[in-house]
Amino acid sequence: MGEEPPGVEPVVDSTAADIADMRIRGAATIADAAAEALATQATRSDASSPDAFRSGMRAAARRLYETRPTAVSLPNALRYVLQGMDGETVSELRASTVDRAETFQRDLERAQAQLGEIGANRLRDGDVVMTHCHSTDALSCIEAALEAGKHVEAIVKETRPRKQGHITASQLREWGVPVTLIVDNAARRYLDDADHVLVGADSIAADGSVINKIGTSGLAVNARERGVPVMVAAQTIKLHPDTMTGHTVAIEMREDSEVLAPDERTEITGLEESEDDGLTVENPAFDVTPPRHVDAIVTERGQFPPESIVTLMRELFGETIGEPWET
Ligand SMILES: O=C(COP(=O)(O)O)[C@H](O)[C@H](O)COP(=O)(O)O
Repeated sequence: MGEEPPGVEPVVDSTAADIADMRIRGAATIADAAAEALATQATRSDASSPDAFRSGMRAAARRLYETRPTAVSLPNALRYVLQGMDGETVSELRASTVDRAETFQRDLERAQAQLGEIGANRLRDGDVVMTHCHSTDALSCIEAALEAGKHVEAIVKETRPRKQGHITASQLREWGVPVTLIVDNAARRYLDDADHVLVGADSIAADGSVINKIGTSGLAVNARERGVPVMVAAQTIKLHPDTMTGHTVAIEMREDSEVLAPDERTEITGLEESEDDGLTVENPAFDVTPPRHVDAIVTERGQFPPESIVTLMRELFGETIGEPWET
């Protein structure tokens, strides 16, 4: 754990470290944890003036913001909470911030349940769903289908290098869903047995591109070729406002040790880790699936063809200007 900036509570620093190291992971869960950390910052702040309180909140938001770059749910959460910070005194500011963070967390949970109901309508009794990574939004669709009495089976991609498919498989087994776990490279073969590809999203761009766990785009291309519809479950907190003005979404590059352990590296190169061994490992955590390979984006506001998602983005975000933690 690093040294927290002045005015930032240790719990913010530990949440930030947990997000960066993926002990807290997945776009919705990250947003929820960030809002919780801001609420704790507000509660525990010993600021003696409104200005000091505000500056502590901004520093806390910055610390959380700088952890992982791809899931827009994180800046969307931070912006939402900071914009609700209101009052003339420290205690008023504290109360409004905590209240706003709680509202955010409640809305997040409600949105996920609502999109689950909508996504479940796309699933018929007896359908087989292929999943990639672990997405709580995607799982919410399956949960709602099960609650509606439908029988659903799943083909779960392992999702190298971090194997988040295991988390998906574990959740589905807890719900009694029959699961076939496959390695990522087997996806095309098993698409013939699938009725849907169902994934989540870390960000959705204004042109309807879906940014999600690395491997999503290849899966979507194969699914299109096999005629299997691709459904993306994503609450509106995943819509990326900056993409309306031409910005692109940063793709996180993670440590090469997630792909290749030091002893495996030595085995390949015959050299010690510290030596320049001429071996480069690339580990992008996410990729971009173009809208033409996506059939539907399911949000709590209904399902959208990817090309029309920009209408919803304009409605929700209007003109966005700067970030509250940058002022
Ligand atoms: O790509 C991932 C997680 O990546 P990582 O494991 O690197 O965080 C998930 O599909 C999205 O975040 C959506 O998840 P959710 O629907 O839970 O928001």
